[in-house]
Amino acid sequence: MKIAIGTKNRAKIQAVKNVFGADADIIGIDVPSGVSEQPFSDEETITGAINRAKEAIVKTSRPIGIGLEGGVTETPFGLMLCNWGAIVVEGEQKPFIAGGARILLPEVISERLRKGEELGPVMAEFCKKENVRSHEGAIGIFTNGRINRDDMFTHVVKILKGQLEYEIMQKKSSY
Ligand SMILES: O=P(O)(O)OP(=O)(O)OP(=O)(O)OC[C@H]1O[C@@H](n2cnc3c(O)ncnc32)[C@H](O)[C@@H]1O
Ligand SMILES: [Mg+2]
Repeated sequence: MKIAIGTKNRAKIQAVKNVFGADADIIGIDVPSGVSEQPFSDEETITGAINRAKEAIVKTSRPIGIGLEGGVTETPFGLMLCNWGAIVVEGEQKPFIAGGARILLPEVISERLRKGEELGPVMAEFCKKENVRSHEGAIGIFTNGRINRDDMFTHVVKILKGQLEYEIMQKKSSY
């Protein structure tokens, strides 16, 4: 199975390897998400994930594309971290999508994002550590390392793979 992921981010690539690693040849390629650098709603984040998956197929000519996108979304409780994934199979219209675990961000972080800053650099400064986004991520920092960014995306990719398998089984049983 030849898979292309629309990113070079280590945590995202690791998540796909954790789920598809045994039976797939996986490459990561930088593609435009077609949405803001910092998506600010579920809808925008999902669109980014789908765009990345489609673009990964176009750029590599591989039959399966995966897009993983991080964003935030405003709720009555405060600003929440949200993460979405999409898997696209070449020639099929409808992507499968799956959402990741969500937590509220601390107000000090949320205020800066509402003013237009991006979570990646804000987290790096907050933690005095470079590239948090490619390692534990905000989710890892604020859950004391119990769920890191690759764990969270691994769960998302499992849900994507499971839906794809389910569809394949349904198609087989309808012959
Ligand atoms: O190279 P790409 O695939 O773009 O990976 P990225 O780390 O930039 O991730 P996203 O574009 O999906 O995320 C949108 C923004 O939110 C940041 N971000 C999202 N989740 C994060 C997390 O858990 N920790 C730190 N930054 C995060 C990220 O750095 C971007 O600024
Ligand atoms: Mg990005």
